[in-house]
Amino acid sequence: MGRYRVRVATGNSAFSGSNNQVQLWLVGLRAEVELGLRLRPARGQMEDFEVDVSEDLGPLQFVKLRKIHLLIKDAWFCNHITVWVFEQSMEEKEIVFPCYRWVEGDGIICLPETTAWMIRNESQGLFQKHQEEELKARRTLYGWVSWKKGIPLSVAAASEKDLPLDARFHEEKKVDFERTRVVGVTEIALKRLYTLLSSWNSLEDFDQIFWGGKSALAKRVRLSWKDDDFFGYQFLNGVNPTLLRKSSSLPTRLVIPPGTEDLKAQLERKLQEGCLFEVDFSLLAGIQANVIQGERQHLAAPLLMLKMEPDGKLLPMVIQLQLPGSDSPVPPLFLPSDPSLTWLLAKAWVKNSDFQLHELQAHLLKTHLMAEVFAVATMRCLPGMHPIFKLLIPHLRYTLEINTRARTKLISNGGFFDQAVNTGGGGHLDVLRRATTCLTYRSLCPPDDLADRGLLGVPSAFYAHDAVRLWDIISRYVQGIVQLHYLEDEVVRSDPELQAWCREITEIGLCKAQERGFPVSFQSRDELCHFVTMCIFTCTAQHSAVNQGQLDWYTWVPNAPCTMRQPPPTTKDVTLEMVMATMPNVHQACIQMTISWHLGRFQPDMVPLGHHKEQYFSGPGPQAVLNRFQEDLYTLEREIVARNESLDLPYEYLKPSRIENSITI
Ligand SMILES: CCCCCCCC[C@@H](/C=C/C=C\C/C=C\CCCC(=O)O)OO
Ligand SMILES: [Fe+2]
Repeated sequence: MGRYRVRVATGNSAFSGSNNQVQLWLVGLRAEVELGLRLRPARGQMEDFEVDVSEDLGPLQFVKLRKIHLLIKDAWFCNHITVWVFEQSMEEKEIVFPCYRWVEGDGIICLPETTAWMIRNESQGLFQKHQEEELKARRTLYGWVSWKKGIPLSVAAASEKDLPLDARFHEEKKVDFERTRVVGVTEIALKRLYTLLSSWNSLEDFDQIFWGGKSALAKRVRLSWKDDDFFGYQFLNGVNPTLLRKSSSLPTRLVIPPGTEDLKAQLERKLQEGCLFEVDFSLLAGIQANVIQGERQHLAAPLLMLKMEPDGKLLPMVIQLQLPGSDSPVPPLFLPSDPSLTWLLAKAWVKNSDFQLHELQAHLLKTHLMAEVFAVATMRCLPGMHPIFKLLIPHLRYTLEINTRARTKLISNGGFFDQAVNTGGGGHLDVLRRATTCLTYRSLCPPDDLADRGLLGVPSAFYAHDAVRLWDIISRYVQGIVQLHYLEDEVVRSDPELQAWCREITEIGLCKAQERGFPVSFQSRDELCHFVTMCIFTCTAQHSAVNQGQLDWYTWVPNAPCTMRQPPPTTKDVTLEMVMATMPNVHQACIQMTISWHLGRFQPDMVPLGHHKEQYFSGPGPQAVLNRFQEDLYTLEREIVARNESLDLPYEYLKPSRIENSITI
């Protein structure tokens, strides 16, 4: 018996309130009581009321709530319920029941109090029963589907409309996304009109559709894209810093034609000096090129060799556009000393190939689709009271919707890839399949990946430096939360939901990825922390590193052509007509610019890394861990700002304030 003060907190997004009435129960260890209230929750409001309860409820464990609709069903977004208990001779006690979900229909929803997972073993199985019922419902809502064979599984939803309400964009996000689509489509139409009667026979003609440049760096790209150091820089710190690796030997595919022995000597010297690097696009070899509006597009599978200069500049040394084969046993090598247009076209072929692997492998597969697997497995295996659910859920916001939209608008039949990209038309799916077969656990963990690629400690590798710093900061955050909940390794080993989550990701979502180093169980807190750190890094920092740069590096189309309309050159006499006949046409270029802007622009409702408002945990322990996380991020922010001040090209994509807390675009 005692007095209770109850606070009902409603979300702040549009339509979060409800005209329906809400009924509440308090459920204690010894009894439960219906509060006899009928409140209508209002958007952004916290509504308090007090009740005297005659029964002895015992320690509160759940709040139960139900929305009652007479005529119209009006979903309600409940943030949380907080209860203060005033009991005789005891000081006031605050108990929080997090929700952060839509309350639809008229079923009863059970909210466990925030520390429930810690006391679940002593509470007569009440929590166990709740967890089982919750997961049974979630497994119905969040199903797996194989969208295309050979790539990670996705959420079962034909379009975003089929997703559960809790996975949908909130109104503000939806309105902004749709508005941007309309702006983009309008811009393409206006540019088509504007260029109908104009020439398209010089590289400067791309200016006609480069309206104002969507960023300062995009304007710099337009001015400097032809420069070799600017070209090389992008493989270290551009929109795709994931392919560059330090050479340990001359690649076997690099057949040196007779008469170019001095080139071989230069390469070997750089190799010996430890400053030879390579980017190999062999993954594209043999991929079927797209046919766009009846016009066959073309693909290459380049190898690019670069040398790291003492001043940190990365300069291209040689480009081989095709793998040696029966029809071309010694493919021509293109050199910086070639005629300027020849060398420029060879570099353009490298950047077109980089566009394919960046968007399909680094961006779509290694961030978006990985995050989707984490999201579906989390919803299917971890109950809301589980500490790893609470840790991860803020980093999974909106990902299922943005990925579903990608499947219906970008990589679908007739989508962006089919309309304007030379791997479109089905080749893009083969690239995804090939990339999936070489998707290792190590490649998703920067300390391992960058070590394997020889990029640790390279002074001008700013992505590498910032990625390792962020990994360490996120790792400390994860360890802080894990150590509060798993007091020894045995607790990890004997957590059935956690072990099921791990297996669901590796064996189901990633289609038996244990062969690629992914775990099928966690034997220790360290193993758990490493994996969860990878999940959060992938959903935040890594996506930021490969998404934001689309706006800066892809809106000046010649710097990263989305398609190539003529075959790669096989001789050195390249004309401007050949270059313009190869580069994307006006329509394709307009589409690339618009999509790159749509996907790379700053999201107006973005939540910066570590600054989500939802409080799934409560108590001083988790809050102190989160506070330390935010302090570490702020320290890194200041470090990056200071470093960037001395750079001609600041590297901004891993500045914590620019990293979104989840993949939402
Ligand atoms: C610039 C090429 C992008 C290739 C795919 C990159 C990975 C996925 C991407 C997610 C996009 C999701 C939805 C975009 C949908 C439509 C865009 C606007 C066109 C339209 O709506 O018609 O990561 O950001
Ligand atoms: Fe993205």
